[in-house]
Amino acid sequence: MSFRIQPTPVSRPNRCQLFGPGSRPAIFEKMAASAADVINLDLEDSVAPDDKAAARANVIQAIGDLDWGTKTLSVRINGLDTPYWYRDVVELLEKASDRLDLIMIPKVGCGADLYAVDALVTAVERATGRGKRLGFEVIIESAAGIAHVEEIAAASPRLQAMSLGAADFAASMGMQTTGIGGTQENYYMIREGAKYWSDPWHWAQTAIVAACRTHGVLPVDGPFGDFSDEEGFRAQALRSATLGMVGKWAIHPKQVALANEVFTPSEAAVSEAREILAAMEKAKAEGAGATVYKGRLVDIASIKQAEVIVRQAEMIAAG
Ligand SMILES: CCC(=O)SCCNC(=O)CCNC(=O)[C@H](O)C(C)(C)COP(=O)(O)OP(=O)(O)OC[C@H]1O[C@@H](n2cnc3c(N)ncnc32)[C@H](O)[C@@H]1OP(=O)(O)O
Ligand SMILES: O=CC(=O)O
Ligand SMILES: [Mg+2]
Repeated sequence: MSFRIQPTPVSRPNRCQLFGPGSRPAIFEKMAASAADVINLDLEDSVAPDDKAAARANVIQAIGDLDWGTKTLSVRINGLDTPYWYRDVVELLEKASDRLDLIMIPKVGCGADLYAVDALVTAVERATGRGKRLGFEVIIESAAGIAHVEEIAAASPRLQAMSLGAADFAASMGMQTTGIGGTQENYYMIREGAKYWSDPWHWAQTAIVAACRTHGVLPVDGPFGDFSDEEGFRAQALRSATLGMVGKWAIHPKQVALANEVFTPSEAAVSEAREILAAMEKAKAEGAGATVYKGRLVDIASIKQAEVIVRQAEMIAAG
């Protein structure tokens, strides 16, 4: 129990975040024309070291030149353990148009990482008189990141979203896999000779969701590497949505529709949620706090559960 009211995250659709390398400007228009809610132009791990400066210039130009519609526009900067990140921040803020909504900070390991970036961003915003306040998103993708996840979620009022980065996370944790998300062949239980696969990402996801929900941040599932495996992507995304995440990355355009489908509450789910709300209204009018809906208990907690689905659907419909 707590007397504190759980904070509400920013209200905007975040079902799919489409990534593309900043060193590949030929795909920027395709990204802008996609059905993704969020675009992540990447300066980090999809860009080779020799291309960092050119990628930064491409991204800065494209932010101002292309029509990004109503999408949330984000740039993934380089990590704080590199020589590139401060110039990413300073040049983006000094040269990119106000169309830029967020920067994504990779490989955060503690709350002080956000404090440092916030200090630099605040200084450049003040120096330049930049009109729009920049938001942040972060990737939890290291042992330190998951160990300090709650401190990170609370570290900056600019923070809007937090993703799990399965590839770097696996590497940092020393996991014996080269797979990026999804079922891992060797992670199974055995009973009477039959294998039952477990989910090695589950505990990191739930830690992220809990930290995010405590501090009013959107929890997001990161990349699924095998873009030819649609069923694998869908299964991973459905697990994430069930755990409370609001969206998932797409690292190929094929994955955008899949993410949008999974993270948009179905018509059946929305009408059931509305029916539960109606059943509870009726129960309330009759002086009851609990009633029966389709043979199962619903009570005041069910109102909150149903409202999660209805609000998500309404927010997506409002765009
Ligand atoms: C894993 C850890 C991480 O950090 S993930 C985040 C960082 N990684 C990235 O940003 C990688 C993003 N993805 C890509 O670079 C590409 O999709 C990769 C995976 C290299 C595949 O590219 P390619 O061989 O061109 O794919 P394809 O021939 O199947 O493309 C079909 C059409 O789609 C286009 N396309 C490709 N990628 C994107 C994208 N990210 N956004 C928008 N459009 C994309 C291609 O240009 C191609 O278009 P067209 O049919 O020729 O008109
Ligand atoms: O940055 C993403 C990851 O999976 O690593
Ligand atoms: Mg990564």
